[in-house]
Amino acid sequence: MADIESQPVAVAHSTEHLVLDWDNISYSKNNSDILHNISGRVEAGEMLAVMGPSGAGKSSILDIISRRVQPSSGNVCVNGNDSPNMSELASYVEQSDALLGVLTVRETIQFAARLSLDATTPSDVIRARVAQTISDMGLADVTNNRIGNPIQRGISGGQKRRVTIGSSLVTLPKILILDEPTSGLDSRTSFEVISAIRNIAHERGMIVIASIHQPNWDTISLFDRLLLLAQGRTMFFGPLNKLAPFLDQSLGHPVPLHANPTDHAIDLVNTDFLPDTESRVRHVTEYAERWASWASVNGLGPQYIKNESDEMSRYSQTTVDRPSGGVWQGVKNGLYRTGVLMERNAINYSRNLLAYGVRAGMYIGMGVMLATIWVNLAQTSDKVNDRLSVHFFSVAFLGFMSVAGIPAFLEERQVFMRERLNGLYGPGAYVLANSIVSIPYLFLCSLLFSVLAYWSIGLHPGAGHFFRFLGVLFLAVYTAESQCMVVAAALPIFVAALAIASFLNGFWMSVGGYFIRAVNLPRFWYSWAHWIDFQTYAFTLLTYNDFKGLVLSCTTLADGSCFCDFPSSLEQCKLAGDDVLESLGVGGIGFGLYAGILVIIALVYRGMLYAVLVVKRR
Ligand SMILES: Nc1ncnc2c1ncn2[C@@H]1O[C@H](COP(=O)(O)OP(=O)(O)OP(=O)(O)O)[C@@H](O)[C@H]1O
Repeated sequence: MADIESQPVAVAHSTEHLVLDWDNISYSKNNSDILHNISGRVEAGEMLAVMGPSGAGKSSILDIISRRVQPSSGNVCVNGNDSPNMSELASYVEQSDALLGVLTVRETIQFAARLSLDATTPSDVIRARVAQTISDMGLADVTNNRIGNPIQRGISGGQKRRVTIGSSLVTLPKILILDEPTSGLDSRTSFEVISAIRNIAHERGMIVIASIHQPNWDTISLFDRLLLLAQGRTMFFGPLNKLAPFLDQSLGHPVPLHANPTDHAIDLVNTDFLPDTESRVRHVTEYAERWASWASVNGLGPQYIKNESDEMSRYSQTTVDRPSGGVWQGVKNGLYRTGVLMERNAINYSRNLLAYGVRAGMYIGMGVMLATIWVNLAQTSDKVNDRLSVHFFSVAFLGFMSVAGIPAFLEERQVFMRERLNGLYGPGAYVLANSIVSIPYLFLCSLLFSVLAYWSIGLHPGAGHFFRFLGVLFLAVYTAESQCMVVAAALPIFVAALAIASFLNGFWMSVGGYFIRAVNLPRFWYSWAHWIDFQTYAFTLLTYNDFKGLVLSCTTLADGSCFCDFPSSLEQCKLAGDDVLESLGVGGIGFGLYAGILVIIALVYRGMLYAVLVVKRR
């Protein structure tokens, strides 16, 4: 059994002495009281374990300390400042591991390091820090292994946990908050990981707060203080070596020989199996009162938590946020992070066979399908509707297939949320990087489809027409993709996002002017929906590109007369493509204007994506 006497903390490289305290925190949600008057304090270089039975409020207090959740009452202060910028100061390791499956262990930790550093940090410094973190987390054997995804098995669950912790540690936060860091780890690995965190905490003066489930005594002994909760109330707060005396002297339950004191304490405060609510509340209230009176008699009451008020005033109002370095430095770092994110996205796109390879395959399949079903369309007036359906199909169905990108976006979104809440970068850098990196991929998909379909179908001959077709199709696919991302950003549940994005695509198809000519749409839909529909512009542009300047043959009937499917201005049983455009009511459109509107709609969706990500914090 390790020595549980509290040891002086050596803070070797700390530049500023942080004191984090929380005072009388209460928190209610949906009419249920989750936390009652929780106070505590932890200083630079110290480690605090938060323990308690399931549902005790451990995650809730961590959320409040990290300022991700606002308490109903009470304050969280850093060096006396009651509105510290925790996303700058703290890194939060959540219970779930949000990682990109196609990256290797080293890449994951390396990107986290690069995203947290200045643009000027030398690469050998980054490499050394990443190597040290990998070694601290015991991941040296799997450095080059991929994290893994549904089609490619990767590292184990416990290794993923350590990659997540390493991704936070490598950013050298001043406060590290961990929710269940040891879940999925065996006892030896738990001990090594917490030891490594403790060494860094002591070396760098980092504050560590971790909720922890059933650690063995060697591991829990690595912590300096313990906060024990039950039903949102404090059952114990102080140095670990005071726990056993409290259980014995105040509760009358000495720790049995060879038992783990924290296991014993949790058993004592666990009320889950008491017969009714009244006895559960009575039990916890009584223990909370016993703790309060024992704590004040033994010097662990409010005065211990506040710890010499003159010390506090010495630190009060000390600036602890990172220096901003001015506007120019901010812009430089923002651009640097955007570049790093672009690099990471590009790797994700190129390796994520499930999300991107399968989707590219679907575009190829669509191209082959159109090329073989609408094969070699004659330039005749009776094929005008077949041509129109090619344009409609290309825009609507290629756009529709953007829903296949939702799962990959949701994976990326989770990583973004974690990194953003930990202050690595903001929605601007993320949206910019994503908007740029998706261009080549979506262009390639549009190109594959166009090359396969355009010539086989026999659309308007000439390279210029082909490239305009490709350009419009790319804009349509890009806009549809942007729309899907807005939906999935706002509603990050796959099935729900899929349903809404599909509904929107169906709606845009209905008002785009193909099934019902635009002029025949009911006024209500025509007056707004038709004009904000990206498919309106894309379909019209493809139609215009195909028919403008084309001459089609009409049908010569048995009696020698001529039948054209559209009113014709030409002699000799011919139909001008321009006549078709006039009949459709789009003869006078400006190609550049419509293409410009399509670009604007895509940019509006990207702006909406940014706005949604600014507002959504989870
Ligand atoms: N948004 C919410 N609305 C209603 N109740 C909530 C909400 N969030 C948490 N709770 C309740 O608050 C209590 C504490 O939850 P919390 O997740 O903080 O517990 P925990 O100690 O971390 O549990 P576990 O160890 O099982 O993860 C639980 O009873 C939970 O059901």
